[in-house]
Amino acid sequence: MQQENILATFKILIIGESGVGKSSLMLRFTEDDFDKDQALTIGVDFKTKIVEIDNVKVKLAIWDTAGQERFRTLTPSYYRDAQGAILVYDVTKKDTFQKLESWLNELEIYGTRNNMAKMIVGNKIDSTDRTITRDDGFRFAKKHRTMFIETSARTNEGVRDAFEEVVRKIMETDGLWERNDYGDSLDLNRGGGQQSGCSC
Ligand SMILES: Nc1nc2c(ncn2[C@@H]2O[C@H](COP(=O)(O)OP(=O)(O)OP(=O)(O)O)[C@@H](O)[C@H]2O)c(=O)[nH]1
Repeated sequence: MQQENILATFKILIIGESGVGKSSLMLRFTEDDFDKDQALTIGVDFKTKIVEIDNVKVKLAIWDTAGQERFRTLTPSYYRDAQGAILVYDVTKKDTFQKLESWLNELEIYGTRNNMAKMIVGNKIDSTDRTITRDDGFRFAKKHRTMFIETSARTNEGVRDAFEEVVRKIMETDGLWERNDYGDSLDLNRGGGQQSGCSC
């Protein structure tokens, strides 16, 4: 997709316990690929992708952070200026679901933007040994006023929706994002384009 007419760049973090599938979700979304032997992330990995939603192009800077504590020394800089966060748990591992609360706390502590768009993602729904029901996930998200979806990075189920819903939420939140300079030339009235961005 061409780089021109990109309305804005959104920084989106993927966080959650080690092994829940953060890198796999990023790989599936950005390259439509899956690696059953995906290596663990050391520090942070970073990819960009241009997406077109409701006739508006935005560039996503997706930050995949390490789940393992020992690789998390640069945490504050990962969170700086992020507009969206995808909080992942593994539907087959109860402890990864129970840890969501502390990941939400990290966002509160280190996030620098008000009203960050947050999506709770229950990953690995292709697995047969699920222990967290869809309803468990849904209720947790409702309690914490975040969006919710279940995914499989392996089969691709829900992956695109997870990212696109975060992008939509960022777009409709006033003051959360800034237009690229050249975004001004866009005709935002076409096909329900977003008009509420901050031009500061
Ligand atoms: N069955 C199944 N396995 C998955 C899925 N997503 C990821 N995996 C596997 O789970 C393992 C861990 O995946 P990663 O993507 O490395 O997990 P991570 O959250 O990035 O882990 P850290 O880098 O340590 O934080 C790998 O073996 C993946 O192939 C999925 O949707 N279904």
